[in-house]
Parts: sequence; structure tokens; C-alpha cells
Amino acid sequence: MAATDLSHAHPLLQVSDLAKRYGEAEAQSTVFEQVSCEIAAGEFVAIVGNSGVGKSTFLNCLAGLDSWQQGQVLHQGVDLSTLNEAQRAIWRRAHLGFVFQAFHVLPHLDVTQNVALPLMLLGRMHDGGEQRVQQLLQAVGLQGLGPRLPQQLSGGQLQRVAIARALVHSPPLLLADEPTGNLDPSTAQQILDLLLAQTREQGTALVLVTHSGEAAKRADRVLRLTAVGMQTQETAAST
Ligand SMILES: Nc1ncnc2c1ncn2[C@@H]1O[C@H](COP(=O)(O)OP(=O)(O)OP(=O)(O)O)[C@@H](O)[C@H]1O
Repeated sequence: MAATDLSHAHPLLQVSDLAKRYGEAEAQSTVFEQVSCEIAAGEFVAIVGNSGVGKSTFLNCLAGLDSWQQGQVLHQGVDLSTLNEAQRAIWRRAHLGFVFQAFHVLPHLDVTQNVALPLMLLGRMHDGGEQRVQQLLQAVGLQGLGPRLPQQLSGGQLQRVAIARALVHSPPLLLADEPTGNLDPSTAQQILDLLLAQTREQGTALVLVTHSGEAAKRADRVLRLTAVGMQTQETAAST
């Protein structure tokens, strides 16, 4: 008998009534509250909102890298708050690609090693890993720069290393915080094409925080984060 396919039993990502606060008692300040949304496998969702409203914080909560004071984040029905730090790290390694605003490229590894890192940690280098790394370097326009150290790269090139690293293991969920922020318009377009191809061809869900109207226009849905709640935005205007 064929195994039961449970991949569509839950949305890939389900956020309900999430609240993020800092401080205690009277000194407490709320970044956002009552934030709910669902994201399906293969969906491209752009998150927009005013500067400081908590978009990066929200993305960090989705990755289990930040804590929240109320509500739930479920990945394929699994409540992230029920996992301890070590379990979250293992979960992230297999399920997540993250493009951070600050890149987080490792300074002592060269470009190839940085991009290969997720495959190495998953023990998947022997399985066509080197080819996959070269394919990604080519796709982000960094072919030939593999032996360089991060300090020998421009900001836009570092951004592309971070993007290649986030995609190399074909994760089901890709979280990207302003991934085209440091790039010229033509490279930004190329990177967006690559991210979109990943969602379309591999069924990766892409959650993209952006101030770019151009990027948001290409999303399946645009969600606007506010201090109280998250709303679907009909027109993909820039912020
Ligand atoms: N330790 C802290 N204590 C109190 N407030 C904090 C702390 N860290 C962050 N914040 C606040 O959390 C809010 C959310 O910041 P975040 O970087 O998530 O916003 P953002 O929407 O991504 O901003 P931008 O679009 O400018 O990148 C900000 O208003 C920030 O001042």
C-alpha cells in the first residue's frame, strides 16, 4: 500500500495571534500583536510595513530565532515553542533557508565553503553537492569567485553568497530579509528571478520582507504588518 501523503494536511506555516513585546510590567512595549497568517507550500508572500514595525522580528520568530510572548508558530503542524534550542537548530538546518539583512557569512570560510555549509551540515556533500554549489554560484553570478574570502567581496557579492547558501539545500521554506537591498536593479532582478524559480520549480515557500514595490509586485500575496495585526494588501505598493 502506498504511504499516505500528509504534505497537504497542514499549511506549511501557520501563525496565530502572535505578539512580540519587550520589557516587563509597566516598562513593557509591544512591537506587534494579534498577528495571524497562513502560508502554503510553494507560495511567495511579501511582507511590507513601515520601518520599525517589526518585520525582521517577525521573520526571526518564524525561524524560531526569536521568542514571542503570545500566540503560536506552527510548521506543518509542529508548534515551534514545543522544541528546545537544540531541536530548533536541527529543524532549521533541514527545513529552512534564511537570508539575513546582515548576511552572516562566515569570515574564515571561502565563498565555496560558505555556500556548501548547509549541505555539509546535512551530510549531503557526497550526493552531487559540489555540482550543486557550482550551479548556485553560477546562478547568483559569482562563478570564479569560489576561492575568495568574504573580506575580498563587495556588499552585493556577500548578499549573493548568503542567497546561494540559503538555496543550496532546497529547503521547503525560505525566509529572506530585504535580500535585494544591497544590489543594483539588474542584479536585484536576477536574484528575484532565482528566488522565484526556486518557489515555482521546487515548491519552496518564500517569505520575503521588502520595501521594494518591484519585489512585492511579483509576490502571490502581499501582507502588511502593523502594530496590531497583519492585513492582506490588494495593491503591491512600496512602503
Ligand atoms: N531589545 C529591544 N528592546 C526594545 N525594543 C526593541 C528591542 N530590539 C528591537 N526593538 C524594537 O523592535 C522594533 C522592530 O524592529 P525590526 O527590526 O523588527 O523592524 P523592521 O520593521 O524590520 O524595521 P526596518 O524596516 O527598518 O528594517 C523596532 O521598533 C525596535 O526599536
